[in-house]
Amino acid sequence: MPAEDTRLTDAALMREAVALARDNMRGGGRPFGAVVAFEGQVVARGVNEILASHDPTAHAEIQAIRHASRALGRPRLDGCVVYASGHPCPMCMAAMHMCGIARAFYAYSNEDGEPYGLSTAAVYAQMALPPEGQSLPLRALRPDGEDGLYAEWQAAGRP
Ligand SMILES: Nc1nc2[nH]cnc2c(=O)[nH]1
Repeated sequence: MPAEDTRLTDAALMREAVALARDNMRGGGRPFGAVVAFEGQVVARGVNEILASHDPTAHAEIQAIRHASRALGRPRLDGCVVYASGHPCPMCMAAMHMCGIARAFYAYSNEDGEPYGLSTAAVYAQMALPPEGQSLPLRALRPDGEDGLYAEWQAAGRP
């Protein structure tokens, strides 16, 4: 007999992300939840913890990525899929790109969030501008005599 396929569907995994968001909200947190899955199995879950942890980076997706990375014992999540209750912000999208997430889904759009102050469209708009046009100026500033940090890292053969 062929082995039973125990993979959860995209819809089921997203339902879990939204349930996490709702539980977090009802417990006093912000209404965001996320699930990281691999081949239809939950690797880790996360909820927005910015209020409880005083950590502005503790978005649901970042928390789920952190927990997934710890659960797998490695900093890369190649092939994993993220199910996010809300449209991920640029920080979370960057984190997903950088750790190898293959695909991501969201349930509530930035348009859905806009009337409630839960949209990150304004941050996307800033990120789309050239650095010199952004409201947060980013400029190179290398101390005199500073050189070779990266070459030293490479020479040390560090991962
Ligand atoms: N998708 C998403 N959007 C947010 N905007 C503010 N916090 C969050 C979060 O945790 N997830």
